[in-house]
Amino acid sequence: MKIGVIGAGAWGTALAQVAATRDRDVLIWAREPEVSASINEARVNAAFLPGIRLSSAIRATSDLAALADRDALLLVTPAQFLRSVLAEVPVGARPIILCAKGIEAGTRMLMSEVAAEAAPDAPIAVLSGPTFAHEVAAGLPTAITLACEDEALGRSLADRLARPGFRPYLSTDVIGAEIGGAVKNVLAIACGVVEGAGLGQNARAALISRGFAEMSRFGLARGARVETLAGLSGLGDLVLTCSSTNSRNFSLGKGLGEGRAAADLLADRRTVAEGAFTAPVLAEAARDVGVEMPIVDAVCALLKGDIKVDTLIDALLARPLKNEGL
Ligand SMILES: NC(=O)c1ccc[n+]([C@@H]2O[C@H](COP(=O)([O-])OP(=O)(O)OC[C@H]3O[C@@H](n4cnc5c(N)ncnc54)[C@H](O)[C@@H]3O)[C@@H](O)[C@H]2O)c1
Ligand SMILES: O=P(O)(O)OC[C@H](O)CO
Repeated sequence: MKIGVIGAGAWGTALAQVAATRDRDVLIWAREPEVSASINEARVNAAFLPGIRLSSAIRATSDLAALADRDALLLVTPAQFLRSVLAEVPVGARPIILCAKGIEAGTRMLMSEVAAEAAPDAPIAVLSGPTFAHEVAAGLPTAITLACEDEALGRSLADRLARPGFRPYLSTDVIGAEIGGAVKNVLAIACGVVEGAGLGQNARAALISRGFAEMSRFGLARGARVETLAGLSGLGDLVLTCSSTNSRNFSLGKGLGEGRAAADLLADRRTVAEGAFTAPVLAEAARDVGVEMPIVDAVCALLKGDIKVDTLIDALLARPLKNEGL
C-alpha cells in the first residue's frame, strides 16, 4: 500500500516520518513550494517541524496530481481546508484517513461528513489521539485511535501505520473519534486561559472534568460511544492538550488569560490553533442538538473580545449549583 500524505504542516510531516520507518516510498504534498524544496533538499521541514531530520524515504511535491499512484491518502490539512483540497484530488475509491481535528464553519459538518460529500466513493477512516507532532516524529511512544466503520479496512490501515512506537487502537466509532479531537481543542484554549490568568491547578483539573462532561453531552447527542469519548481520541487528547504550552490551542488560551486580544494572538500565525475556528461552530452545533456547553460558550466570548477574563470567570463561578452527572 503506497501512502500519500496531503498537508505538510507539523502533523502531516510527522505522519510521513512514521510511514517512512518501514516504507521506502512515501509521498507528501506541501502547499508551499519552499516546504517541498526544504524536505527534498535539506531533509527537514524548516517551516512547520523544525529540528527533525526526515527520512530519505519521504519525497515531497507541490503538485496534487502526483498523488495519483498512491493506494491510500492521509488528509492532514487544517479542518477548514479539507473540502477545498479534496476538490482538487481525484480520490476515487481509494481509502482516505482523516487527520484534521475540527468542524467545518458554515456547514457545521464533521470531517467525515465533509469527505463523504467531497469524495463520495472513498472509504473513510479517522486517525485521532494524544499526539504532539514533534514527539511522534522523534519516535517517542504514542498511542492513537484509528476509527473506520469497515473493520477489515481499519485493521489493514492500522497494520500499515503501526510501529513499535506508534500504536493505533481500532474503533468503528468514526463520529466519536472526530468529536473528541474537535472539542478538546476548544477546551484546551479554556485551560490555557486558566494558566494565563493564574487561577491554579485545582481550577485546571475542574475545567478538564467539566469540559469532559461537555464533550460527552455533545458526543452522545451526536451518536458517539462512551468508550470512544473516554478513550485516546477524547479524554486522552483532552488531558494532553490541556497540560502543556506545547499545544498551540493551550498557548492561545494562555495569551487570552494574560489579557491579550485574540486578534493580536492570531494575526500572522503560520501554524493553526484549530480551537479558534471550531469554537463558534461547535457552539452552534451544540445549540442544534439542545446541549449546554458553557465552557465552549465562554471561549467563544473571549475569542470575540466580548468580555474580559475576570468577568467571565465570575459568571462561570456564579452559575447555579447542579448535579455532577451529565
Ligand atoms: N501538530 C500536531 O501536533 C497535530 C497533531 C494531531 C493533529 N493535528 C491536526 O492536524 C491538522 C493540521 O495541523 P498541523 O499541525 O499539521 O498544521 P501546522 O500548523 O503545522 O501548519 C499549517 C498547515 O496549514 C496549511 N495551509 C494553510 N493554508 C492552507 C490552505 N489554504 N489550504 C490547504 N492547506 C493550508 C499549511 O500548508 C500547513 O500545512 C490540524 O487539524 C491539527 O489539529 C495536529
Ligand atoms: O498543538 P495543538 O493544540 O493543535 O494540539 C496538537 C494535537 O492535537 C495534540 O494531540
